[in-house]
Amino acid sequence: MAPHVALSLRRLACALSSGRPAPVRHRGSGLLHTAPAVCADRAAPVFARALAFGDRVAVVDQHGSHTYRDLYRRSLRLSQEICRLRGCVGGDLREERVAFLCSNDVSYVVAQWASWMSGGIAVPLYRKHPEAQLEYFIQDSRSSVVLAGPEHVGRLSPVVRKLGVPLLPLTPAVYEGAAGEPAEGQVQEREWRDRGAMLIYTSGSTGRPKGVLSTHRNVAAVVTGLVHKWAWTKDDAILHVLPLHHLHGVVNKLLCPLWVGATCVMLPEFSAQLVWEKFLSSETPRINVFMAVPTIYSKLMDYYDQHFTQPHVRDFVRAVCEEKIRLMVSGSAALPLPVLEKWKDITGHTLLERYGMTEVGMALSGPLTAARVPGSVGTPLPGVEVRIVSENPQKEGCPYVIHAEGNERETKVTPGFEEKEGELLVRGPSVFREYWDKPEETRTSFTADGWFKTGDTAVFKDGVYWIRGRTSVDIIKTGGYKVSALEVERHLLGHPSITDVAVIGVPDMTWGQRVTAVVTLREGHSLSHRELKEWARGFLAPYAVPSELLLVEEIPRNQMGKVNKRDLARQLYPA
Ligand SMILES: Nc1ncnc2c1ncn2[C@@H]1O[C@H](COP(=O)(O)OP(=O)(O)OP(=O)(O)O)[C@@H](O)[C@H]1O
Repeated sequence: MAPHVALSLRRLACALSSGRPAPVRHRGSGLLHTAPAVCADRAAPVFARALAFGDRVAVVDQHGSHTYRDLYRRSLRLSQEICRLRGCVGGDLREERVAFLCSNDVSYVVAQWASWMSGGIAVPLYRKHPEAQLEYFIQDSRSSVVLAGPEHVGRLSPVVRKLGVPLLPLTPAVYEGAAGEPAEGQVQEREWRDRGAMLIYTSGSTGRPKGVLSTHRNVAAVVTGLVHKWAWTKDDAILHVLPLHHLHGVVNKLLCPLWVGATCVMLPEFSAQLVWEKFLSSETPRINVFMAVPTIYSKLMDYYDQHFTQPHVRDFVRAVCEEKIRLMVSGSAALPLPVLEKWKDITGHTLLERYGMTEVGMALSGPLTAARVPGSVGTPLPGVEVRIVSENPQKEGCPYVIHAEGNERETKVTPGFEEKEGELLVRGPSVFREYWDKPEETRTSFTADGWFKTGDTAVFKDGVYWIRGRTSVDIIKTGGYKVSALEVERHLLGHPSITDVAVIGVPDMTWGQRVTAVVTLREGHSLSHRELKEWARGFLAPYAVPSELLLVEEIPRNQMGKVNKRDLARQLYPA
């Protein structure tokens, strides 16, 4: 191995040995859980594996194809520039934050790897964020340097000038440089495990966005869990269409393929036409894995309805998708059943649904090969422990369902508790280290024995988990009943005139809260509240049938297809 490669063969062997966590038993809480063996090197960042994949194609973007070796060398060079700029001792930024704004292409990967190679914490910024928000992220994270992809220098310059933070512009060489040239210098040997890796900001539905700090061990735990559960291999090629400032885009769609030596085909942004072209094209790499949020699947289906109208074209689409794609995943928001069913009709694929959160990584997933239960999010990913509590989890004897997956699966259900709703708690190596600069929020988001309180309501039924929604906004308390807004939305989307829906709980003198459906209609259609109620009674319990219908032009959603229900309620019912 070339002398500039600082990783020893032993470290590399350990890192490459397997994506599988080896089961180890421990008896921490008196229950028998299984947990992954801790191999410190498995927490090493993804770049540490890159040279082993050498000339394999890592990324394909609008600039061309980029090998693992290209990525490694360009990143190393940039990390040296960062260190020079910061004057860092021994080539280690010691967890200084490195913010970067890059397009969805290879420059993003180089900026991320360079931040890690120089010992910094990566803070990805998003090009669609307004300047005030970019300013907030840079300032709140106390980033000591800001990297800007060639297209974003102009936008960031006034922001960093105002904040007095140095800007390091990436040159166009980030798209093509370094091939064949020897990389000079080396990446320092480090203990990566508990070192901060990424600061990702929450969407801020409850106040200003909080920075969620995950360590390299956290990131590696999510990646290896997914690699194992979804059987990633170096022969896979994923089509990447999501923003890169959320876990879904960063970890599931980018770091997983790069971990195993596979190829990530990156589109600058989502385009239904381009996605269909890539699915149906016979060019290499042939896309065989796809992941998206439910809204994207809806948009792909709209395009299909408009453009693939002839029966032989539809047969072709289905045949190609069935033949060449091995895995299609949905996550980040609840997958409406009509979307799941229609997508299956079109492509032959039952979408695999999974549940995750910035703070816990990916926690639950449907099975890869066994039959998937529509509407459920499956069981815990390797190494993840989950628990559902119906009351204060600190309280002794509090009823629970507990489930851990490892070599041996364990589910403990307090008698009579199965099928009871409660808060979902998560524990394990994928759970984040802290809310940046917010020790009090960090402390109160965990139970005394280390379970993270997700704030989501869930239920364990028929051997799988079901997400009922955010407890604060999706669990509507009406006349003594608890109604899951997600459940109502799933059904309403099956109405032939409804194109989009958000169900919210509105304060009500008589009922506590009333179930209000905010709806957009198909062009040329009309729907009265009476008609909706009559139709909905066929599917929903009487107390869950919306007692109010609001027709709107559009329901605002963020880049991940999520509705901020607090904002929506405020907009519709100004105080
Ligand atoms: N499959 C799902 N079904 C229902 N809700 C989901 C699902 N996946 C995620 N969520 C919701 O999204 C929240 C996490 O949002 P966050 O912005 O932290 O996501 P993220 O970091 O991008 O990860 P993810 O892609 O899983 O949403 C969860 O707490 C839950 O309310």
